Amino acid sequence: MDGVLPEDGFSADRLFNQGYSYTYDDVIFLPHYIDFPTDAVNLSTKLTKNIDLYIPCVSSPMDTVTESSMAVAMAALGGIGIIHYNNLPFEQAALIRSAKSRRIPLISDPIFKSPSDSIDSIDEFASSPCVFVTESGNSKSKLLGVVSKSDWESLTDKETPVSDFMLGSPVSAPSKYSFEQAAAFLAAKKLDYVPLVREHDGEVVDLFTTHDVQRIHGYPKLGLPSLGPDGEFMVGAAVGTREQDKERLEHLVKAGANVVVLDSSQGNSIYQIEMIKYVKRTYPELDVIGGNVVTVYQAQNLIQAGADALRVGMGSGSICTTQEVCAAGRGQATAVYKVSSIAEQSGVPVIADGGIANSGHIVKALVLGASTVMMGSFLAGSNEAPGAYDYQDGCRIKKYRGMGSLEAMTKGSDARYLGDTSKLKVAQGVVGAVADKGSVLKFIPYSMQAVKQGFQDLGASSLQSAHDLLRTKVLRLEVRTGAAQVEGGVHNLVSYTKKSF
Ligand SMILES: NC(=O)C1=CN([C@@H]2O[C@H](COP(=O)(O)OP(=O)(O)OC[C@H]3O[C@@H](n4cnc5c(N)ncnc54)[C@H](O)[C@@H]3O)[C@@H](O)[C@H]2O)C=CC1
Ligand SMILES: O=c1[nH]c(=O)c2[nH+]cn([C@@H]3O[C@H](COP(=O)(O)O)[C@@H](O)[C@H]3O)c2[nH]1
Ligand SMILES: [K+]
Repeated sequence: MDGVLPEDGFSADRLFNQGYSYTYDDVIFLPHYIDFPTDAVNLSTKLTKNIDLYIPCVSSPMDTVTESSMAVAMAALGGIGIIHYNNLPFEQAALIRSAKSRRIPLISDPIFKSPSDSIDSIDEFASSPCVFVTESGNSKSKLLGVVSKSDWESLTDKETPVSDFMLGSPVSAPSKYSFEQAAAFLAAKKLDYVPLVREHDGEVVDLFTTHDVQRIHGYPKLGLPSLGPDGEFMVGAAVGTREQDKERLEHLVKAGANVVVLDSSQGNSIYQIEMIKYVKRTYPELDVIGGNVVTVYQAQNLIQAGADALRVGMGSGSICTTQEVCAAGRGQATAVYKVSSIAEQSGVPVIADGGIANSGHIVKALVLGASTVMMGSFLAGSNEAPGAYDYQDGCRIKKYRGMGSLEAMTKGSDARYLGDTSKLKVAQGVVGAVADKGSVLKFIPYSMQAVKQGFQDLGASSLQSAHDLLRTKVLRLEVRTGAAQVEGGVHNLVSYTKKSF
């Protein structure tokens, strides 16, 4: 066939310069050419200029998303969690320390007693198979013994102090054991559970059980964990831009935070620019993530100030009302593309923050230029998110709230601003709930497999290759009309069930 091929689709450059603010759902990539298998797709990436990740996933610094359990699981998967700062500085530091003292991607809740305590009811065991007895009755002193639930149940006099019937000098394993090492230890010693004890101070860090071994073996195989130079799990932390946040920052650095996120909805401010410079001056080894930004101009200012990565998104989050309340923001697909275009020139990675509802959105964010995605609602219904499950209309749910919701601000202003109640509070977020999703250790690997399939369809075997295909206009896009979006979803069925994996 002679002649020039007819033009097919738009380049990103042309599509995103038409004066429209596009969301992920508005746009669709045209498939390209496949010359490699799905498993050849490499999703390893950069969080910041100096931090590499095995998978492009970051959990949001929100008090219903990231505390120690989420941070541990995200690091074990090869991503990273950012611990929120809606708490007192010492509390945030304790969450970082707790996450960094683990090697196993789960955190149990061991129960402690002192030798003179008794156990009055079976409820005191909660879901634990045992109770640990320490000098002080909490984790922070020497382990003296252990009481198993079955031993307590066979006891006739339940008022006896635990020292009378506990099993003394219990076997323990070092807390630095990896999952494989701890599982092998349980098997070799034929134990049902073992306390994991930190070697340097004897603190009981966790309880590890055969049930945990079975659970983790049931999940897809973990990739390479995110470990810092200290060999511990990498953990990030959020911090504000107020004067008192400098003191908080000192706590975070002492606790071992590997990276800090300056957590603002509109990051292009004199306050943030000064804070970025302060962080780089005071802790030159610490990477700082600036944001949030959605425009080239905002991005340029933070890059110039020294940001090691940019967090992109304003009003795109599932719990966000910023665009309604403040009339500022941008469609997330446009924001990610525009900011990535300028950030790439300075080698500054972009985190696409907010609006991720499915694996297709992750593909879109990454191909449009982001190096990682930050997720709130996508992770909030998991076992690893803070808070207990509840039931609503027969559905198992977890609470999920915006950090700019009245509820979160009321809790936080006491902790963050030392009881600053003088200001009028206007919410920029809501309090809601999300459905139970099980463990991130299970659904993130499946989501990453789906992302790899998306990359394969586009002929991109890595993030760099996707970014190159987009910039060189090889990869084409189109805007989906309302009808095209309906057609792209499930339609015209009387009923259906959707099970993704
Ligand atoms: N990504 C998004 O679209 C949005 C996110 N959020 C989340 O809600 C939380 C709160 O966000 P923001 O209200 O933007 O928090 P923020 O603490 O950055 O800003 C609150 C107010 O304090 C001011 N401020 C900050 N530093 C200051 C200083 N040193 N001196 C004087 N004034 C200063 C800011 O200009 C702003 O008016 C964050 O967790 C954020 O991520 C909230 C709204 C939108
Ligand atoms: O307008 C807002 N009001 C809020 O109260 C709020 N809280 C969090 N965020 C931002 O939303 C992101 C999470 O969004 P998703 O649930 O869509 O993942 C987060 O990562 C934040 O960027 C907020 N935005
Ligand atoms: K929104």
